[in-house]
Amino acid sequence: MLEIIDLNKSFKNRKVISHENFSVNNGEILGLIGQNGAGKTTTFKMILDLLKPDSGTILWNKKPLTQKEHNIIGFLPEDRGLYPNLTVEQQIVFFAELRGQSPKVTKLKIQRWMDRFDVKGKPSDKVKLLSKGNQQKVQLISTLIHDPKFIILDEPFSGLDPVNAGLLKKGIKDMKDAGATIIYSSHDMANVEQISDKIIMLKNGRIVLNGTADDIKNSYSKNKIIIQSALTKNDLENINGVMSVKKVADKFHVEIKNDLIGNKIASQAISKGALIEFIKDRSTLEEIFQIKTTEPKTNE
Ligand SMILES: Nc1ncnc2c1ncn2[C@@H]1O[C@H](COP(=O)(O)OP(=O)(O)OP(=O)(O)O)[C@@H](O)[C@H]1O
Repeated sequence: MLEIIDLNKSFKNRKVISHENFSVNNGEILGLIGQNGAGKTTTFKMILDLLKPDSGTILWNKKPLTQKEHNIIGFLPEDRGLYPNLTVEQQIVFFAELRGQSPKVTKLKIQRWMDRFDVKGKPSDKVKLLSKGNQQKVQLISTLIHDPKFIILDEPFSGLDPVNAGLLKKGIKDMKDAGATIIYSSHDMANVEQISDKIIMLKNGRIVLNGTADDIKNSYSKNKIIIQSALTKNDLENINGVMSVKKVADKFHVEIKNDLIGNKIASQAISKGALIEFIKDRSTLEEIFQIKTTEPKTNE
């Protein structure tokens, strides 16, 4: 389990991480979102001990993560750094060895991993001959081939086409199923929503959203329901708290004052004998991200 407790970081008196608190359970996937400059990479670097926090605590299974334990980590940096003149095999062997896996073991695994991510190329090809997306997949393999228990991926989807993004999503889920704890950042809300157990949004170094996609979307419901029931337009309009009713096909789109009115409508429909469909029209994660991004800045 990863625990981030009251982390703070400034660069030259400019605060870039403020009172950051979150945790990720073993076997969970956490998606970190936030605009450019929100503090995602800085958070990763502090977890990896590449940057020292000004204050706060980072615990892995209740203990500080020391350099000695860094072999359990697989880290894909945002700035991809491959050696263009090495072959795919030399590259992967090199990175795996840095994490304590012997070349012999790595070599036995390479082809399987290349097939898994559908890398177009051979282990003997020089990295510079591969396309950008395939180079990215080689870097990903270099990050994962030692079977890390704790995986940090900084924008792993950037530069991947939808088919390869799908392979990566499957890869991430497989690693979770094998028990790994995974944190990654992304600007692609659809990907984030599909694979994250928890989502955190950073804004100017502060956490402004924290929860499952469902929790977050429920807390931003649009005060609108779509209902198909025994209630007539007139019935709905007469319920206190209903702002407007519009008929669309055989359903009503009802604007309500707040969530509680939705419950009231549902129970009236049930007492009238038929509630065929009841949908809360929720904001998408993308919409919530936009709302949060444009909200005025809060002070310390
Ligand atoms: N070494 C540094 N020195 C000074 N400022 C820095 C340094 N590293 C990061 N920053 C600043 O800290 C803030 C957070 O940057 P960070 O790279 O963590 O953002 P991010 O959320 O990862 O952004 P992106 O989505 O663009 O990768 C930014 O304002 C950035 O300019």
